[in-house]
Amino acid sequence: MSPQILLLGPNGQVGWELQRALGPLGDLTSLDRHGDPARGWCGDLSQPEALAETVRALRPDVIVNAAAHTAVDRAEAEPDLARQLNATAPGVLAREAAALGAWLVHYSTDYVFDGSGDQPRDEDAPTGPLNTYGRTKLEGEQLVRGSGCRHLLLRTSWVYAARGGNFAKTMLRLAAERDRLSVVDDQIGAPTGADLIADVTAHTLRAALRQPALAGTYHLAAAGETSWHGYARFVIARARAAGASLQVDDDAIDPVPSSAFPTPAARPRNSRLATARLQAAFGLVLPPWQRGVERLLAEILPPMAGR
Ligand SMILES: NC(=O)C1=CN([C@@H]2O[C@H](COP(=O)(O)OP(=O)(O)OC[C@H]3O[C@@H](n4cnc5c(N)ncnc54)[C@H](OP(=O)(O)O)[C@@H]3O)[C@@H](O)[C@H]2O)C=CC1
Ligand SMILES: Cc1cn([C@H]2C[C@H](O)[C@@H](COP(=O)(O)OP(=O)(O)O[C@H]3O[C@@H](C)C(=O)[C@@H](O)[C@H]3O)O2)c(=O)[nH]c1=O
Repeated sequence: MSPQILLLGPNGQVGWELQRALGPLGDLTSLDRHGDPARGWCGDLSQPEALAETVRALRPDVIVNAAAHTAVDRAEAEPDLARQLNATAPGVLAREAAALGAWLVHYSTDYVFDGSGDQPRDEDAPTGPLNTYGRTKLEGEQLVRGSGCRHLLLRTSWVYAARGGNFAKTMLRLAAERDRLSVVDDQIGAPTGADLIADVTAHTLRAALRQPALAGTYHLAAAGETSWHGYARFVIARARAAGASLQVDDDAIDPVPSSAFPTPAARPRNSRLATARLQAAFGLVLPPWQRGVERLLAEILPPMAGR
């Protein structure tokens, strides 16, 4: 029998791609924050007990949680909401999954680490979040693991997608409005496409449903590394080459240290995630980050005349 899958956060970057990728795996019910009032179903992570009742009513075999508080700077000003969405709600979903014997697929972040060093971190490396978002995401991880539910906890980084807000789209917007940009060059990580995350989620979930010993925490990021500055340069150079009308060219993006770009939330310098465990356990090859970003640009830039 095909599994019943409940997807939360279906309109976010990752959630949108999951609607596509999870389709062939089972019978998919997607609930956004408005839920389905006619059926009395709640999809709002700020109402964890109503969410729990919905899970008990639907009795899914798999819960996939793509909803979260992802506004990193805003989380500093609204820590209670961030904690409710990133920790309390995943904890409740995990508790309900454990009671049903269901799987929980949940996402976490490179921001659970303190950013020290210059080597990729594996799944067992010590955590040490620098900001509220990272602290609440880490608490969510701990609640998921502590619940005893069968889970796939996928830590990823620097997510972008054609749909939704992200750094690449911000750079394109700013490059059209200004003639110079300053971008930090001392935070290093790997931009990772929501489409890749969704496809890998479907693959790992399918394997884990057949082989429950695969449950656990995995790092899922595109291969290679860059700084936010390198990422911005790449996006703007490729966009210009594709005919986008931008004021800034890639030489007008000044590399600056984090100290020259103060933000309410501190960010880790080293966001590199070691992905060997995921690749080995599931027989996957994670492509270089540039490939997905090129695809994003092909999708979002207006076609050039004659192309
Ligand atoms: N974005 C990134 O760079 C990274 C993200 N991650 C993690 O990956 C996962 C997916 O992130 P991503 O797709 O980028 O996130 P998005 O910000 O694109 O989407 C988050 C989703 O959460 C939903 N949401 C917000 N508040 C609530 C609420 N109260 N109830 C229900 N839904 C709510 C939003 O709904 P609405 O559309 O209605 O606003 C949105 O659909 C998250 O766990 C995130 O922490 C990990 C590393 C990097
Ligand atoms: C807009 C802008 C940002 N920056 C810097 C600020 C920051 O250090 C870095 C990234 O900025 P953003 O605020 O766009 O990205 P940020 O919200 O920090 O992205 C993070 O989101 C959460 C959800 C995650 O889990 C992380 O993996 C990561 O993707 O770039 C510049 O240097 N110049 C600029 O013009």
